[in-house]
Amino acid sequence: MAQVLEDKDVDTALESLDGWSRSGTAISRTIALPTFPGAIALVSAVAEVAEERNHHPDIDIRWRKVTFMCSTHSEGGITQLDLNLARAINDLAAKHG
Ligand SMILES: C[C@H](O)[C@H](O)[C@H]1CNC2=NC(N)=NC(=O)C2=N1
Repeated sequence: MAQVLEDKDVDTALESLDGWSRSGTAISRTIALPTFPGAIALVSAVAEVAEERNHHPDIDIRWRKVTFMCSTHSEGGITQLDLNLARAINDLAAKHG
């Protein structure tokens, strides 16, 4: 199972994860889409990837702003699974932006 990462390793990884920052025991990013359906389309695309990986973000949807929060709940912190999911979310956001 993935281990909780050292703070310094998370900080290094965040340098190459555009828009993501530490939020307690998670990393998060808020993305603004052009429309509410566009926000839901991005959420749906992320849901597919999360389901494939069996690693799911917490998601807050407010009109066309979506906040993704990634943490490995079973480990109580940030693991490589979260960094990988954040990168996948950025790739999907680039397609949906
Ligand atoms: C039973 C299932 O494999 C687990 O509950 C998975 C599901 N998705 C998950 N997602 C996240 N972010 N953290 C987990 O610990 C986790 N565990």
